[in-house]
Amino acid sequence: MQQHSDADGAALILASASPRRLDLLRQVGLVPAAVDPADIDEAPHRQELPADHARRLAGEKAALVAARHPQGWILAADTVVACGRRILPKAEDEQTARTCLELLSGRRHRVHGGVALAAPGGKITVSLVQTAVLFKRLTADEIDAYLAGGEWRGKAGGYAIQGRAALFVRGIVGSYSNIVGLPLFETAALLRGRGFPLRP
Ligand SMILES: Cc1cn([C@H]2C[C@H](O)[C@@H](COP(=O)(O)OP(=O)(O)OP(=O)(O)O)O2)c(=O)[nH]c1=O
Repeated sequence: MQQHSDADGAALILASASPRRLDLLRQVGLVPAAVDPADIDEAPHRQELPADHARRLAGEKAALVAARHPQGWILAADTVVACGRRILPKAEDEQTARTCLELLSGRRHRVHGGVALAAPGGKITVSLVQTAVLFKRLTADEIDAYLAGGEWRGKAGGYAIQGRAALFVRGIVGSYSNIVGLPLFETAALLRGRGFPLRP
């Protein structure tokens, strides 16, 4: 697959350590010339709403990496799982994942995906995509078995819809790829809208 750059040779750079985001871009034939993750403080501000949090973090990741590649096209994203105004953590330990799953069980929640694009020169555009997700009611055994599988590690809200947690999801309204980590339709629109050449 060809790596993506614009007519002036400015490269597309993915500012993310998430292998899911790279896979999603590849799925639609967009191969970044480089991957340069942004390490930022992802703690929510006091009273910060989930949508604002997702937008802010995506923008901060893009800005940080754009400073390292002023002539590149920098794509960054942030995925936030929230129950109403409550932002769920990215699960790094089993207890956190368990708390998330118990909260999500039998309920509808929202995945807020912030996507930010820094164009050559540094101007940043951010968009937000929201997907509603309805979980079945989970039994204690289902939660235990899921936790034993380890797929929750590093995932916002303690689950990965692209894995076994697909069995927990009764339905979604909105973008599937947004839940996995990068809303593809809207990302393409963002790139096209800023003048990045996308082949049909
Ligand atoms: C809800 C959900 C999240 N996730 C993942 C996507 C993201 O990788 C992660 C949310 O964390 P993010 O902070 O958005 O991303 P990241 O830390 O993995 O990578 P980076 O900040 O470098 O871009 O959760 C899934 O893979 N599947 C899912 O169903």
